[in-house]
Amino acid sequence: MTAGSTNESRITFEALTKRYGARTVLDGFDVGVRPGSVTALLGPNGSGKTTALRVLLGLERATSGRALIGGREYRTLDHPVQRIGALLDASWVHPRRSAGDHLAWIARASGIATDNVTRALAEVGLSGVADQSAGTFSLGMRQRLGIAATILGDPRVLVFDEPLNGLDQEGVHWVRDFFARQTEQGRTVLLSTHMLQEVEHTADRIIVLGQGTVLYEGPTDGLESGESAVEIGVREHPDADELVHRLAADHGWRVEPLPAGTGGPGYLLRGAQVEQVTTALADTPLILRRVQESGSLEQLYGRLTATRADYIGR
Ligand SMILES: Nc1ncnc2c1ncn2[C@@H]1O[C@H](COP(=O)(O)OP(=O)(O)OP(=O)(O)O)[C@@H](O)[C@H]1O
Repeated sequence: MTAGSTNESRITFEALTKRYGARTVLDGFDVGVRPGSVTALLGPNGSGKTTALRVLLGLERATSGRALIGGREYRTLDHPVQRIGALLDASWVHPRRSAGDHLAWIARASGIATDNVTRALAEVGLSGVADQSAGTFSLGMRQRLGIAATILGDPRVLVFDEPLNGLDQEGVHWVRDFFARQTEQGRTVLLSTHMLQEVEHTADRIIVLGQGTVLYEGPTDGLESGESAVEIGVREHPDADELVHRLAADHGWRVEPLPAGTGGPGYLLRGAQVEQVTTALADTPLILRRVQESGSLEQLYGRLTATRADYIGR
Protein backbone atom coordinates (compact mmCIF):
# COMPACT_ATOMS: atom_id res chain seq x y z
CA MET A 1 0.00 0.00 0.00
CA THR A 2 1.33 3.46 -0.84
CA ALA A 3 1.44 6.34 1.59
CA GLY A 4 -1.08 8.10 -0.64
CA SER A 5 -3.67 5.36 -0.32
CA THR A 6 -3.14 5.27 3.45
CA ASN A 7 -3.87 8.96 3.66
CA GLU A 8 -6.93 8.54 1.47
CA SER A 9 -8.26 6.03 3.98
CA ARG A 10 -7.86 8.31 6.95
CA ILE A 11 -10.83 9.86 8.72
CA THR A 12 -10.17 13.01 10.68
CA PHE A 13 -12.49 14.95 12.91
CA GLU A 14 -11.02 18.42 13.35
CA ALA A 15 -12.35 20.41 16.31
CA LEU A 16 -15.86 19.43 15.29
CA THR A 17 -18.64 21.28 17.06
CA LYS A 18 -22.33 20.71 16.41
CA ARG A 19 -25.08 22.61 18.15
CA TYR A 20 -28.81 22.17 17.83
CA GLY A 21 -30.20 25.45 19.13
CA ALA A 22 -28.81 25.97 22.59
CA ARG A 23 -27.74 22.36 22.85
CA THR A 24 -24.12 21.40 22.20
CA VAL A 25 -23.87 17.81 20.99
CA LEU A 26 -20.26 17.83 19.77
CA ASP A 27 -17.83 20.20 21.39
CA GLY A 28 -14.46 20.36 19.66
CA PHE A 29 -14.44 16.65 18.82
CA ASP A 30 -10.93 16.12 17.51
CA VAL A 31 -9.52 12.73 16.60
CA GLY A 32 -8.06 10.72 13.73
CA VAL A 33 -9.17 7.23 12.69
CA ARG A 34 -6.35 5.02 11.48
CA PRO A 35 -6.40 3.14 8.20
CA GLY A 36 -6.17 -0.61 8.54
CA SER A 37 -7.99 -0.64 11.86
CA VAL A 38 -11.50 -1.24 13.12
CA THR A 39 -12.22 1.72 15.35
CA ALA A 40 -15.24 1.83 17.63
CA LEU A 41 -16.75 5.17 18.49
CA LEU A 42 -18.15 4.39 21.90
CA GLY A 43 -20.46 6.55 23.93
CA PRO A 44 -23.71 6.41 25.84
CA ASN A 45 -27.04 6.99 24.08
CA GLY A 46 -27.36 10.57 22.97
CA SER A 47 -23.63 11.30 23.20
CA GLY A 48 -23.41 12.41 19.58
CA LYS A 49 -22.01 9.35 17.78
CA THR A 50 -24.58 9.38 14.99
CA THR A 51 -24.23 13.13 14.67
CA ALA A 52 -20.45 12.78 14.17
CA LEU A 53 -21.04 10.17 11.45
CA ARG A 54 -23.75 12.25 9.78
CA VAL A 55 -21.44 15.26 9.61
CA LEU A 56 -18.70 13.02 8.17
CA LEU A 57 -21.13 11.85 5.48
CA GLY A 58 -22.29 15.35 4.63
CA LEU A 59 -25.79 14.74 6.00
CA GLU A 60 -25.42 17.46 8.64
CA ARG A 61 -23.48 20.69 8.60
CA ALA A 62 -20.93 21.27 11.34
CA THR A 63 -21.45 24.37 13.45
CA SER A 64 -17.67 24.70 13.35
CA GLY A 65 -14.72 22.42 12.67
CA ARG A 66 -14.56 19.73 9.99
CA ALA A 67 -14.88 16.01 9.36
CA LEU A 68 -12.57 14.75 6.62
CA ILE A 69 -12.14 11.65 4.50
CA GLY A 70 -8.62 11.50 3.14
CA GLY A 71 -8.24 15.16 3.99
CA ARG A 72 -11.40 16.28 2.20
CA GLU A 73 -14.93 17.01 3.24
CA TYR A 74 -17.54 14.60 1.88
CA ARG A 75 -19.24 17.21 -0.28
CA THR A 76 -15.97 17.96 -2.10
CA LEU A 77 -15.26 14.31 -3.02
CA ASP A 78 -15.42 13.58 -6.74
CA HIS A 79 -16.77 10.04 -6.47
CA PRO A 80 -17.94 9.72 -2.87
CA VAL A 81 -19.25 6.13 -3.19
CA GLN A 82 -15.81 5.03 -4.33
CA ARG A 83 -14.19 6.73 -1.34
CA ILE A 84 -16.52 5.94 1.55
CA GLY A 85 -19.28 3.38 2.13
CA ALA A 86 -21.70 3.87 4.96
CA LEU A 87 -24.57 2.07 6.59
CA LEU A 88 -26.55 4.13 9.04
CA ASP A 89 -29.82 2.21 8.89
CA ALA A 90 -30.04 -1.39 7.67
CA SER A 91 -33.84 -1.35 7.56
CA TRP A 92 -33.80 0.99 4.58
CA VAL A 93 -34.68 -1.38 1.73
CA HIS A 94 -37.75 -1.80 -0.44
CA PRO A 95 -39.43 -5.01 0.82
CA ARG A 96 -40.64 -6.19 -2.60
CA ARG A 97 -37.39 -5.56 -4.40
CA SER A 98 -34.97 -8.48 -4.71
CA ALA A 99 -31.53 -8.22 -3.12
CA GLY A 100 -29.89 -8.07 -6.54
CA ASP A 101 -32.31 -5.42 -7.84
CA HIS A 102 -31.84 -3.35 -4.69
CA LEU A 103 -28.08 -3.26 -5.21
CA ALA A 104 -28.37 -2.72 -8.96
CA TRP A 105 -30.65 0.25 -8.29
CA ILE A 106 -28.13 1.76 -5.85
CA ALA A 107 -25.28 1.07 -8.26
CA ARG A 108 -27.09 2.84 -11.11
CA ALA A 109 -28.04 5.80 -8.92
CA SER A 110 -24.41 6.12 -7.82
CA GLY A 111 -22.84 5.72 -11.25
CA ILE A 112 -21.21 2.39 -10.38
CA ALA A 113 -21.04 -0.42 -12.96
CA THR A 114 -23.71 -3.02 -12.15
CA ASP A 115 -21.05 -5.79 -12.47
CA ASN A 116 -20.12 -4.83 -8.93
CA VAL A 117 -23.44 -6.19 -7.66
CA THR A 118 -22.38 -9.81 -8.18
CA ARG A 119 -19.08 -9.19 -6.38
CA ALA A 120 -20.77 -7.42 -3.47
CA LEU A 121 -23.41 -10.14 -3.06
CA ALA A 122 -20.70 -12.82 -3.04
CA GLU A 123 -18.64 -10.89 -0.50
CA VAL A 124 -21.57 -10.83 1.95
CA GLY A 125 -22.66 -14.41 1.23
CA LEU A 126 -26.00 -13.50 -0.36
CA SER A 127 -25.38 -14.79 -3.92
CA GLY A 128 -27.80 -17.66 -3.36
CA VAL A 129 -30.69 -15.35 -2.45
CA ALA A 130 -30.01 -12.58 -4.98
CA ASP A 131 -33.46 -13.04 -6.53
CA GLN A 132 -35.34 -13.21 -3.25
CA SER A 133 -37.34 -10.20 -2.03
CA ALA A 134 -35.55 -8.31 0.69
CA GLY A 135 -38.85 -8.23 2.60
CA THR A 136 -38.44 -11.94 3.36
CA PHE A 137 -34.93 -11.47 4.82
CA SER A 138 -34.04 -11.91 8.46
CA LEU A 139 -32.45 -8.94 10.25
CA GLY A 140 -29.03 -10.54 9.78
CA MET A 141 -29.59 -10.91 6.03
CA ARG A 142 -30.87 -7.33 5.74
CA GLN A 143 -27.75 -6.22 7.55
CA ARG A 144 -25.60 -8.10 5.04
CA LEU A 145 -27.52 -6.54 2.20
CA GLY A 146 -26.91 -3.11 3.72
CA ILE A 147 -23.23 -3.96 4.02
CA ALA A 148 -23.13 -5.13 0.39
CA ALA A 149 -24.36 -1.66 -0.61
CA THR A 150 -21.47 -0.04 1.27
CA ILE A 151 -18.86 -1.98 -0.74
CA LEU A 152 -20.42 -1.55 -4.20
CA GLY A 153 -17.99 1.23 -5.09
CA ASP A 154 -15.05 -0.60 -3.47
CA PRO A 155 -14.28 2.30 -1.13
CA ARG A 156 -11.28 2.38 1.23
CA VAL A 157 -13.32 3.74 4.15
CA LEU A 158 -16.37 2.08 5.70
CA VAL A 159 -18.63 3.58 8.34
CA PHE A 160 -21.38 1.82 10.29
CA ASP A 161 -23.84 3.09 12.88
CA GLU A 162 -24.47 0.44 15.56
CA PRO A 163 -23.80 -2.44 13.14
CA LEU A 164 -24.31 -5.24 15.66
CA ASN A 165 -27.62 -4.02 17.05
CA GLY A 166 -30.20 -6.78 17.20
CA LEU A 167 -28.02 -9.41 15.53
CA ASP A 168 -27.83 -12.97 16.86
CA GLN A 169 -24.49 -14.58 17.73
CA GLU A 170 -23.95 -15.87 14.22
CA GLY A 171 -24.70 -12.47 12.73
CA VAL A 172 -22.35 -10.77 15.16
CA HIS A 173 -19.53 -13.18 14.27
CA TRP A 174 -20.13 -12.68 10.60
CA VAL A 175 -19.99 -8.90 10.87
CA ARG A 176 -16.80 -9.07 12.96
CA ASP A 177 -15.14 -11.35 10.40
CA PHE A 178 -16.23 -9.02 7.63
CA PHE A 179 -14.62 -6.06 9.41
CA ALA A 180 -11.41 -8.02 9.95
CA ARG A 181 -11.26 -8.91 6.25
CA GLN A 182 -11.65 -5.26 5.30
CA THR A 183 -8.88 -4.01 7.57
CA GLU A 184 -6.55 -6.81 6.48
CA GLN A 185 -6.87 -5.26 3.04
CA GLY A 186 -5.92 -1.88 4.51
CA ARG A 187 -9.40 -0.37 4.66
CA THR A 188 -10.54 1.85 7.47
CA VAL A 189 -13.59 0.74 9.43
CA LEU A 190 -15.31 3.15 11.82
CA LEU A 191 -18.36 1.95 13.71
CA SER A 192 -20.43 3.49 16.45
CA THR A 193 -21.71 1.58 19.42
CA HIS A 194 -23.15 2.27 22.83
CA MET A 195 -22.42 -1.30 23.93
CA LEU A 196 -19.14 -1.65 25.66
CA GLN A 197 -19.24 -5.47 25.59
CA GLU A 198 -19.07 -5.35 21.80
CA VAL A 199 -15.94 -3.33 21.59
CA GLU A 200 -13.22 -5.64 22.82
CA HIS A 201 -14.03 -8.38 20.33
CA THR A 202 -14.95 -6.16 17.43
CA ALA A 203 -12.52 -3.26 17.37
CA ASP A 204 -8.75 -2.75 17.51
CA ARG A 205 -9.11 0.80 18.76
CA ILE A 206 -11.69 2.84 20.60
CA ILE A 207 -12.63 6.45 20.78
CA VAL A 208 -14.73 7.19 23.84
CA LEU A 209 -17.06 10.08 23.19
CA GLY A 210 -18.54 11.94 26.13
CA GLN A 211 -19.29 15.53 27.02
CA GLY A 212 -19.18 16.19 23.27
CA THR A 213 -15.49 15.47 23.01
CA VAL A 214 -12.90 12.68 22.99
CA LEU A 215 -12.48 11.26 26.46
CA TYR A 216 -10.13 8.49 25.38
CA GLU A 217 -8.54 7.24 22.20
CA GLY A 218 -6.34 4.18 22.03
CA PRO A 219 -5.99 0.49 21.35
CA THR A 220 -8.49 -1.88 22.95
CA ASP A 221 -5.98 -4.59 23.85
CA GLY A 222 -3.70 -2.38 25.95
CA LEU A 223 -6.65 -1.61 28.20
CA GLU A 224 -6.79 -5.08 29.66
CA SER A 225 -3.18 -6.08 29.61
CA GLY A 226 -1.66 -2.68 30.25
CA GLU A 227 -0.49 -1.07 33.42
CA SER A 228 -2.18 -2.14 36.63
CA ALA A 229 -4.29 0.38 38.45
CA VAL A 230 -6.38 0.41 41.60
CA GLU A 231 -9.43 2.50 42.40
CA ILE A 232 -10.03 3.39 46.00
CA GLY A 233 -12.64 5.27 47.97
CA VAL A 234 -11.83 6.52 51.46
CA ARG A 235 -13.88 8.07 54.21
CA GLU A 236 -13.86 11.85 54.45
CA HIS A 237 -10.67 12.99 56.17
CA PRO A 238 -9.19 16.50 56.20
CA ASP A 239 -5.78 15.21 55.06
CA ALA A 240 -7.04 12.53 52.64
CA ASP A 241 -5.60 14.22 49.53
CA GLU A 242 -2.24 14.85 51.09
CA LEU A 243 -1.94 11.35 52.58
CA VAL A 244 -2.88 9.61 49.34
CA HIS A 245 -0.44 11.72 47.35
CA ARG A 246 2.34 11.05 49.86
CA LEU A 247 1.73 7.28 49.72
CA ALA A 248 1.68 7.41 45.95
CA ALA A 249 4.97 9.31 45.84
CA ASP A 250 6.56 6.76 48.21
CA HIS A 251 5.45 3.85 46.03
CA GLY A 252 5.86 5.44 42.62
CA TRP A 253 2.11 5.43 41.79
CA ARG A 254 0.41 8.18 39.86
CA VAL A 255 -2.77 9.59 41.39
CA GLU A 256 -5.87 10.72 39.52
CA PRO A 257 -8.88 11.96 41.46
CA LEU A 258 -12.11 10.16 40.61
CA PRO A 259 -15.45 11.94 40.19
CA ALA A 260 -16.81 12.66 43.66
CA GLY A 261 -19.00 9.84 44.93
CA THR A 262 -21.00 9.69 48.10
CA GLY A 263 -19.27 9.32 51.45
CA GLY A 264 -15.76 10.47 50.60
CA PRO A 265 -13.13 11.06 47.97
CA GLY A 266 -11.96 8.52 45.42
CA TYR A 267 -8.68 8.07 43.61
CA LEU A 268 -7.24 6.07 40.79
CA LEU A 269 -3.73 4.86 41.62
CA ARG A 270 -1.89 4.00 38.43
CA GLY A 271 0.88 1.45 38.69
CA ALA A 272 -0.47 0.12 42.01
CA GLN A 273 -1.54 -3.39 43.01
CA VAL A 274 -4.49 -3.96 45.38
CA GLU A 275 -2.39 -5.67 48.04
CA GLN A 276 0.21 -2.90 48.10
CA VAL A 277 -2.54 -0.32 48.46
CA THR A 278 -4.37 -2.00 51.32
CA THR A 279 -1.09 -2.61 53.18
CA ALA A 280 0.08 0.96 52.69
CA LEU A 281 -3.25 2.47 53.76
CA ALA A 282 -3.30 0.40 56.94
CA ASP A 283 -0.46 2.59 58.22
CA THR A 284 -2.46 5.79 57.76
CA PRO A 285 -5.53 7.20 59.52
CA LEU A 286 -7.51 6.78 56.29
CA ILE A 287 -10.42 4.34 56.31
CA LEU A 288 -10.85 2.44 53.08
CA ARG A 289 -14.44 2.27 51.85
CA ARG A 290 -13.83 0.46 48.60
CA VAL A 291 -10.94 -0.88 46.61
CA GLN A 292 -10.94 -2.50 43.22
CA GLU A 293 -8.56 -3.31 40.44
CA SER A 294 -8.93 -1.01 37.50
CA GLY A 295 -7.55 -0.73 34.00
CA SER A 296 -10.24 -2.80 32.27
CA LEU A 297 -12.26 -1.35 29.48
CA GLU A 298 -15.40 -1.45 31.56
CA GLN A 299 -13.90 0.53 34.41
CA LEU A 300 -12.32 3.00 32.08
CA TYR A 301 -15.61 3.60 30.31
CA GLY A 302 -17.52 3.93 33.55
CA ARG A 303 -15.03 6.47 34.83
CA LEU A 304 -14.86 8.44 31.63
CA THR A 305 -18.58 8.76 31.20
CA ALA A 306 -19.41 9.21 34.88
CA THR A 307 -19.90 12.93 34.48
CA ARG A 308 -21.91 12.83 31.29
CA ALA A 309 -25.16 13.67 33.08
CA ASP A 310 -23.71 17.12 33.81
CA TYR A 311 -23.47 17.70 30.11
CA ILE A 312 -26.76 16.47 28.73
CA GLY A 313 -29.18 19.35 28.26
CA ARG A 314 -26.48 21.98 28.36
N1 LIG B 1 -31.83 17.18 14.14
C1 LIG B 1 -31.70 17.29 15.46
N2 LIG B 1 -32.26 18.32 16.14
C2 LIG B 1 -32.14 18.45 17.47
N3 LIG B 1 -31.43 17.59 18.26
C3 LIG B 1 -30.87 16.56 17.66
C4 LIG B 1 -30.94 16.33 16.23
N4 LIG B 1 -30.24 15.22 15.94
C5 LIG B 1 -29.74 14.75 17.11
N5 LIG B 1 -30.11 15.55 18.14
C6 LIG B 1 -29.76 15.37 19.54
O1 LIG B 1 -28.36 15.25 19.64
C7 LIG B 1 -28.01 14.32 20.66
C8 LIG B 1 -27.03 13.32 20.10
O2 LIG B 1 -27.70 12.47 19.19
P1 LIG B 1 -26.98 11.30 18.44
O3 LIG B 1 -28.03 10.56 17.69
O4 LIG B 1 -25.83 11.83 17.68
O5 LIG B 1 -26.44 10.43 19.64
P2 LIG B 1 -25.89 8.95 19.67
O6 LIG B 1 -24.66 8.99 20.50
O7 LIG B 1 -25.77 8.42 18.28
O8 LIG B 1 -27.00 8.20 20.48
P3 LIG B 1 -27.74 6.80 20.23
O9 LIG B 1 -26.79 5.76 20.71
O10 LIG B 1 -28.95 6.94 21.09
O11 LIG B 1 -28.05 6.75 18.76
C9 LIG B 1 -29.30 13.67 21.12
O12 LIG B 1 -29.67 14.22 22.34
C10 LIG B 1 -30.30 14.04 20.05
O13 LIG B 1 -31.59 14.22 20.61
